[in-house]
Amino acid sequence: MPPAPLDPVALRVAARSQTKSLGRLAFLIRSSVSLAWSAGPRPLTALVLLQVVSAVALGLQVVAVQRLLSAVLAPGDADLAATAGPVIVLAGLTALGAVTGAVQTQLLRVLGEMVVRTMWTRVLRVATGVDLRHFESPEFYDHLSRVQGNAVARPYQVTQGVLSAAGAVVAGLGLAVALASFSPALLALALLGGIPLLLTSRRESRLEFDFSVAQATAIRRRAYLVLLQTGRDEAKEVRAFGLGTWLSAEFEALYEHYLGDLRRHAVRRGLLSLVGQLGAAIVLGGTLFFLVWLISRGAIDVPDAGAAVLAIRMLATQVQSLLRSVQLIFESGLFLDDLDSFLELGMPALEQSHGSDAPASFDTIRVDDVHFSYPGASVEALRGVDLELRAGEIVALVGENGSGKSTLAKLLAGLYQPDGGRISWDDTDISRFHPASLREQVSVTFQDFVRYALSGTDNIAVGRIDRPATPAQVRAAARATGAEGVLDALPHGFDTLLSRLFAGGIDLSGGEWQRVALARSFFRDAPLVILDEPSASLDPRAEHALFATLRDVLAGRTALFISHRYATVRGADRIIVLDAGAVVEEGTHDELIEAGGHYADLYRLQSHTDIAGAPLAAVAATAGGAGQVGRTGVAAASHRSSS
Ligand SMILES: Nc1ncnc2c1ncn2[C@@H]1O[C@H](COP(=O)(O)OP(=O)(O)OP(=O)(O)O)[C@@H](O)[C@H]1O
Repeated sequence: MPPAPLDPVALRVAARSQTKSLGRLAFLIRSSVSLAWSAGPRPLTALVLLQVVSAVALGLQVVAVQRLLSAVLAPGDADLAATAGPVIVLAGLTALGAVTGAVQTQLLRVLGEMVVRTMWTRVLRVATGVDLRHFESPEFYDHLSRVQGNAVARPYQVTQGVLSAAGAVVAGLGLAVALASFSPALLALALLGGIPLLLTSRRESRLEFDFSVAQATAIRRRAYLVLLQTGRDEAKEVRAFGLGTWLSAEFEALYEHYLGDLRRHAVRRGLLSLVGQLGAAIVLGGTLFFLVWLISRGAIDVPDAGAAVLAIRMLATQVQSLLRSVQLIFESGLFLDDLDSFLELGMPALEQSHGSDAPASFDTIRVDDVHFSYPGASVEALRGVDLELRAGEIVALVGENGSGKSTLAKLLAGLYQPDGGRISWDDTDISRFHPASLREQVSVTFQDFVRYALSGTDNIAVGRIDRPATPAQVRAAARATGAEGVLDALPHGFDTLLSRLFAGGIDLSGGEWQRVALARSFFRDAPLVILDEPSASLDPRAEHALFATLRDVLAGRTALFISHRYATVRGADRIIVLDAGAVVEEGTHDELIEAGGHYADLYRLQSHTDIAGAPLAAVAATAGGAGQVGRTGVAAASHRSSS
């Protein structure tokens, strides 16, 4: 299934069309709180309680100040004893506020990590479960990068926003009651101060999301440049080709561009925030002038006025805090939509959980008129492929670079679905099988197999991760590919860590790694074994040993192997020749040589390749050239391999 289009412009438009309705606010709060609850119910409960405590403490401070001022300003000599109570209460409330604040900070930190862990688990489940086609799409990588860099932490931020909004509401209510008791008009004015902030915060949220969408590709590019300059595998080539300075200049230029964009974004956001704060300050000033006017008219006495000033100041802070929280919730909401749409990519994989289990064996696998194109490719990689694999056969798949061999292997392994035609196991279309159950019955070793930073044993045992591996089984698989001797010779034998990334690890040579990867494949013990260029890195002795024992090792399992080494191909039961995405020949080695077609051509070329120039002449001749040697021959050869 093709990836959902994730056009950044469409995303921005979708984000803009989201209204800031109360319904949406309620939805965002509900979903984030339920997520926080499922991630960490205890810290969440403690945080809510502490929020209420600190809000009540704030309201009580106004009452204490009013009592203190009344005692200090009482007619006659100041009664110091009467001030002691409010002073002690004020000091106690301040200390309480500080303590709850400190505890809340730590609790929020813990809860934040718990929520982020939950989100990572969901995101990684999608990343490892989505159809492989997504990994061909740059939009998918942009989406993944936005989710990794931003959206994963957003549910936590919404939870944080909800908690501080709830605290602001509780504290604000207490302060509002106190202020209204002095003058309801004062309360109305104090609340008015929130309106400018409300208006500007809306625009700020959109700016932030637009910036994040616009920067996703550049940020990913930057991360790639970092990898090129820091990756272990890349380090050799970067030095050998002297790319360090050039890569660093590219990185600088990209960062410079980003910083320019960031500065413009920060100025725009800062200006908006300034406008909102100025508006709020003007309203606050007006409120205080109104209070002074009330005092001058004797409508409010001095202790009440003092307490009212404090209440107005505190209420303004709470209103700001409430609006900031609501802004944070809405702003995060845009990212949460983005996160949701990413998580939905995993839905098709879940829907495919229906389907029957693939059988543990087959008599025949048939590929009928299979077509396949990679996303965005203008040319089909497979154009009506027909073939048959019979149980117990060893079949070789050959053809020039780009003829579709690896693609066909991926389709047979159930990693991609054909665009047209069908692949069936004993007349059952494999699309009817649960994809995971089909993959369980196939063992594939890719050209670019993974070199896990794990022990030798684990590097083989991951071939069948759902089955406990006994040392004897692992050793038997290693023996079949010549990996046993390699691993035994390491400092800790099979337990040696095969990576230089971590202390105590060692690395293997390319051919040694290939033996380990093949052992992984044999350990999987599946009825269909697919080997994509299994001996490309093996020395002649190891290659000979692998193929000399292959039939015994397979023990009746069916094998399809892809190879450019015709000396190994000739021993296969059958050879299938692909050219430009279609099967052009099929038969035994002798039959194909006899036929004198494409296979015979390729075989002859390989058998007569030497440095003296013969292959160029031969290639030029195959490509329809006049048999000239030299640059013309090279041009003809490269033209042919890229066609
Ligand atoms: N991930 C991809 N996205 C787009 N096109 C691809 C992708 N992988 C392969 N192709 C294209 O599909 C065609 C078949 O590629 P495939 O890897 O199957 O060839 P192959 O026969 O295995 O080649 P080789 O002998 O070089 O390994 C080629 O034209 C290739 O450019």
